[in-house]
Amino acid sequence: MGHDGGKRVMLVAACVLIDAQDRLLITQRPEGKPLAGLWEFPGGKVERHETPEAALIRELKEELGIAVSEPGLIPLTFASHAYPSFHLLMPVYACRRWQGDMTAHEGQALAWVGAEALSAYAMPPADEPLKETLPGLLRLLGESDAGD
Ligand SMILES: Nc1nc2c([nH]c(=O)n2[C@H]2C[C@H](O)[C@@H](COP(=O)(O)OP(=O)(O)OP(=O)(O)O)O2)c(=O)[nH]1
Repeated sequence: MGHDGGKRVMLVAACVLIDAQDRLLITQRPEGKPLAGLWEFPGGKVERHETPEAALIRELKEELGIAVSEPGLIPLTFASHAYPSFHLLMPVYACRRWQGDMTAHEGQALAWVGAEALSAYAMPPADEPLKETLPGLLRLLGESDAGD
């Protein structure tokens, strides 16, 4: 508990990996973890003295065996959600470039889905607002990419 009686803020970095067909990667949380079976964006907890970008680079390597570079991580949006025992603050990055073959290192299921199709997947409560906002945000990102 903080001095104001509020919840601990947990910082988690997540990434929307986007393929050449503009599909997004979601991964299914393995059995045994909290929120098991729900589909989420790859990422994980930011450790003490770690930047969100470094945490994401580390997690993407551990979970999926891919290498992403810091300049390839584009800040996109964030989630902020009160779970019963902590408050989740989750910066969400977009990334179109990575190296290495994508492999589910933790036995998690992977799915590539269009942004509009996210609503068909059961995701953690913190991700619910993203189902609404990501299609438009990714369209804007695509338009700005086309201009450079
Ligand atoms: N990666 C990720 N985590 C999410 C999303 N939505 C959401 O509520 N979360 C929550 C679930 C967990 O409480 C937390 C991430 O913690 P985690 O347990 O997956 O992270 P980790 O790999 O660092 O954990 P650990 O098993 O090493 O302790 O954030 C999401 O879209 N992606």
